[in-house]
Amino acid sequence: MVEHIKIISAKQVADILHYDELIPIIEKALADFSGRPESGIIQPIRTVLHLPSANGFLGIMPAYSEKDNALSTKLLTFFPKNTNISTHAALIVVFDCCTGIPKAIMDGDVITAQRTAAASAAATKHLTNGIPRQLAILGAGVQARSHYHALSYLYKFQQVKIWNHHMDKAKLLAAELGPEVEAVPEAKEAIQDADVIVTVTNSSVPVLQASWVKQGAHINAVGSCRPDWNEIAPELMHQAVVYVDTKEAAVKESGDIIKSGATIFAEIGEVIAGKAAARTTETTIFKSLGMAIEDTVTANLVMKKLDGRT
Ligand SMILES: NC(=O)C1=CN([C@@H]2O[C@H](COP(=O)(O)OP(=O)(O)OC[C@H]3O[C@@H](n4cnc5c(N)ncnc54)[C@H](O)[C@@H]3O)[C@@H](O)[C@H]2O)C=CC1
Ligand SMILES: O=C([O-])C1=[NH+]CCC1
Repeated sequence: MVEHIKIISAKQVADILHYDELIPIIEKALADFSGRPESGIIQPIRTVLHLPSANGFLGIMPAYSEKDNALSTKLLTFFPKNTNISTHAALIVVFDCCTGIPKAIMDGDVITAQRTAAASAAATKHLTNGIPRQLAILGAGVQARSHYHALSYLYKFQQVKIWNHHMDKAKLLAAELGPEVEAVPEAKEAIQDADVIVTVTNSSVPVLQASWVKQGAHINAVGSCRPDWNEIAPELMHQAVVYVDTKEAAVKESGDIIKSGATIFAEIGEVIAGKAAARTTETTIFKSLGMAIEDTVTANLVMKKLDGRT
C-alpha cells in the first residue's frame, strides 16, 4: 500500500496554492462547515496532546467533505519554545473516500500558513467597514507573513505596521515585504490608525488593548489557541462583536473567549452564507482557531492540480 502513496513536498504545495483560488475555497468551506450536517461536512473537535516536559502540543485534525469527496487528517505540532526552527510543523494524510486507502502524504506547513490567512481574508472581506487602508500586524512569524500576502491580495494598503516583541524580527519581515511596510517599536503605535488588525503571536497574555483600537476596526485574532492563553484584552472581547470559525471549539479551546466570558455573536460561515449579520460599522473580532476542514479542502485542491483535474 505504502508504495502507492504520493509524497508531496512544501515546494510543490507552494507552487500550486495561490490566494485567488484559495480564498474562495476557504470561504465556501467556512459556509459549509456552519451549514453542517446538511452540507456534508464531518469535523470533530481536534484532539490535542500536551507534552508538559517540552511544553509542546500535538494536534490531530481529521475532516471530511462529502461534496468535495475529500477526506484527510492533519497532524500538527506546536512547540512554542523552539528557537531558530519553526514553532509549528504539520503533515497532511489524504485518503480515498471510497476505500479509505491513503493516497498522499503532503507537507502541512504551507497549507497551515496559507489556509489560515485565507480564512482571515474571508472574514475581513465580510466584516471590514468600507475599504481598509491601514493594516497592523502584531507578530512577525510565519502567520504574519502569510496574512500580509493574503490581505494584500484583497486590498491595496497605504500603510502596514508590524510590531513584534523582538523588534529585529519585525524589521527583517518589513524589509522582506513591501515599501508600504514599517516595523514599529510599540504595539500601540501599530494599532492606533489601523482599519484591519491581525494578532499572530505566541503570547499567552494580551498583546492588544481595547483603548488602542479605533471604533469600527476589524481584528483577526489568530493566536492563543489554548484555553488558558489570551492574546486580546478581555475588555476588547466584550466591546467588540465576536465572530468565530467554530463555536463548538471556541468554548473549549479559546482562552480569548473562555477567560473573557465574551459572547459569540456568530460563526463567520453563517455570515458568508447570509444567515447572520455582518455588523461592519461596529468593531469586529474574528477569533480564528483553525479548522481541519480548511486543511482538507486545500489538500484536495493540491491533489486535483497535481492530477490535472482542475
Ligand atoms: N487560527 C489558526 O488557524 C492558526 C493559528 N496559529 C497561531 O498563530 C500564532 C502565530 O503562529 P506562527 O506565525 O506560525 O508562529 P511563529 O512562531 O512563526 O511566530 C510567532 C510570533 O510571535 C512572537 N512571540 C513569541 N512569543 C511572544 C510573546 N510572549 N509575546 C509576543 N510575541 C511573541 C514571535 O517573536 C513571532 O514573531 C500562534 O499562536 C499559532 O498557534 C497558527 C496556525 C493556525
Ligand atoms: O488549525 C491549526 O492548524 C492551528 N491552530 C492553532 C495552531 C495551529
